[in-house]
Amino acid sequence: MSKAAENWPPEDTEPATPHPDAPPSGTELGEHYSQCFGCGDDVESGLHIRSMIASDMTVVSKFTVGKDHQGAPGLAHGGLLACAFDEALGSTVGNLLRRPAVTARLETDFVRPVPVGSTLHIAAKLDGVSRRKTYVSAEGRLDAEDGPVAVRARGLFVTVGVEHFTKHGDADAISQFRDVRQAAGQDWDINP
Ligand SMILES: CCCCCCCC(=O)SCCNC(=O)CCNC(=O)[C@H](O)C(C)(C)COP(=O)(O)OP(=O)(O)OC[C@H]1O[C@@H](n2cnc3c(N)ncnc32)[C@H](O)[C@@H]1OP(=O)(O)O
Repeated sequence: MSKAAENWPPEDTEPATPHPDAPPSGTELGEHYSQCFGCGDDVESGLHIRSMIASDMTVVSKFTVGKDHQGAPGLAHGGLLACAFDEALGSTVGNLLRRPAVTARLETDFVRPVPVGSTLHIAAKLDGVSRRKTYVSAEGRLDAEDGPVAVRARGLFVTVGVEHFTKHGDADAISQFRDVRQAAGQDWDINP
């Protein structure tokens, strides 16, 4: 455990309570939005992260580092790894609590280099809730669920109303997103 992990969550929290309609363990989550840099299939150089519900408090994600994700030759860019963890943590909050939330704070510890071609196995868990704030943390292991830890991250996600996205984002794209999701019988307002 890193020193940075000592005061986490940084305030008194209540245990997170998974939403009654949260997907059950073993559910593959797929993309949440086709244009999402983290998980969208339509973003050629995106991260194409895939996540699965592991328990009512944890989500596991896989990210394979490609040539478009490099910093130094043959190694993943650190900021891009932070992006992967933002996605994995956000997916954990959104899918288990089923309410819209955005990243307010994201911390990353880079423990060992992550080569191109390797797969990070990211295990994320809900750590606690305080009013609109949800604390969540994750470890990413190299090439296997029990591989060496390469990256640790923790984040604060703040619950927002869906107007956060309609007001600040692309309202037309959100309408289209809503229509596609509703046609498929899926919620659209968890995390557009
Ligand atoms: C399935 C989907 C996966 C998606 C994964 C990707 C997720 C993302 O990347 S989201 C995009 C990146 N994030 C953003 O764009 C968010 C931009 N920021 C904002 O919109 C606002 O600052 C927002 C909504 C976070 C907070 O604003 P606001 O709603 O006015 O709430 P505010 O009162 O300031 O803060 C709420 C609480 O959070 C705390 N807080 C807010 N920001 C921070 C911060 N950076 N550090 C610590 N605490 C913070 C506040 O102190 C406050 O605490 P308390 O309740 O104890 O008073």
